[in-house]
Amino acid sequence: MTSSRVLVLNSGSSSVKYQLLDMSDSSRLAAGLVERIGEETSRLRHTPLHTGGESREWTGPIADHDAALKAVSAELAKDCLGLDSPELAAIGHRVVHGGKHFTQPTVIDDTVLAEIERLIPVAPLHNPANLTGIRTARALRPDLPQVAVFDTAFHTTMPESAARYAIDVETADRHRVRRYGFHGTSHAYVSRATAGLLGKDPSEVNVIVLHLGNGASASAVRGGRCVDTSMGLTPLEGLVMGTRSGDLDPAVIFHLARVGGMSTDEIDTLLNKKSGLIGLCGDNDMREIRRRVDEGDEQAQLAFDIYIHRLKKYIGAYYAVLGTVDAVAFTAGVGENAAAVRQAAIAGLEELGLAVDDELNAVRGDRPRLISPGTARVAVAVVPTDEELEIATQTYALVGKNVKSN
Ligand SMILES: Nc1ncnc2c1ncn2[C@@H]1O[C@H](COP(=O)(O)OP(=O)(O)O)[C@@H](O)[C@H]1O
Ligand SMILES: CC(=O)OP(=O)(O)O
Ligand SMILES: [Mg+2]
Repeated sequence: MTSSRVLVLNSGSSSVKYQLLDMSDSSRLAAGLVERIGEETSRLRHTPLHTGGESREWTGPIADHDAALKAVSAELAKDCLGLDSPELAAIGHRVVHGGKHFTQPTVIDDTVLAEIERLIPVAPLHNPANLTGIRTARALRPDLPQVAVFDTAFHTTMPESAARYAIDVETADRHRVRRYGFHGTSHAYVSRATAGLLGKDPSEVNVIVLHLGNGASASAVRGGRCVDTSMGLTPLEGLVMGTRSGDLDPAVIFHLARVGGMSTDEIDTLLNKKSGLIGLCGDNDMREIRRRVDEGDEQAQLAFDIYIHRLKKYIGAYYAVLGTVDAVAFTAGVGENAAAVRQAAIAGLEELGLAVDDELNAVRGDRPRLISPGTARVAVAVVPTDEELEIATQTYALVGKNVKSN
């Protein structure tokens, strides 16, 4: 029996996304999502892709990530793809914060688990969910290798000049305060795919990647290596996001504490969960914001303008960091789907060799594609990300050699 299947788990704060892939041909056998974990109306959607079957949906209370994973396991079993399958070679986990230590995908043992746990204070929304996913998967299949693929790993190549904050070095080192960056699996995949779209090797191109999902981050990638990224110690820094503020004057925090009488936890919740687009206009879904903008809603328009202003600043900053740029790549939910965001972010940057062709920008699809006019000096591209495929590839590369001939 050849074991070539990898289950990928991407556990978020209130959701689990998963995919089962067959790495002999990188095909997808099943994919799904559990949302609103911990609420009365949790929702599971499962799609059996190997048979081309219909998606199945289920709504009801799913108390925690442990219960979510057990529900996923039951759905997979209905398609004869259960976790007990001898064809399963490994389980790959997205782990958001790996600190400075983890620069590569890593087989999880107790020491690795303890280190991921130690990093909870700097990824409070993400690492606890990742840990539960790992523990439940281990309990279900203790014999299988479980691999952690870290969001931070791709960014460990950042030079100290980009990774350090300008604060007292001793204090920073004592508390491991530095810029780590996140969404690295996506930035790695998309920068490589962008080079492919240009018919070049990643080592030959400089790319600015704009990962615009619910969380959002930009990166500057020189010759396949990250040299700067917009998220920092935690996934709060940088771009305006769905519910996170991104950059602000750190003194805003002292002000809210001293003058506003808010506690540290209240300010944390404000900046991580009640800010960004939702704080500015009450909606965090870009589709809804565009609909309101089209109806002339001024609050939605201002939220959109602030989002674009910040994005444009990062494009300019990373252009300067890189010196020469071959491509700007848009990815993730907003980057792949919101033509209006792409158009507005690039508008007015003609002097930098950047432009968007409106007709190309309006084309929809799930393949990497150029949206800049043929005459443009710098390519502008839409490059769908595939974090799950990248996690599966890295997981299988690490464990596959040991299991291919079981
Ligand atoms: N057709 C669309 N037009 C505009 N925005 C979209 C569209 N589809 C999805 N989005 C945006 O993508 C976001 C989710 O992106 P995604 O990359 O899936 O995020 P995450 O992985 O962080 O949950 C949604 O909040 C929504 O704003
Ligand atoms: C790190 C991060 O922000 O992840 P997500 O976009 O999945 O919330
Ligand atoms: Mg995402």
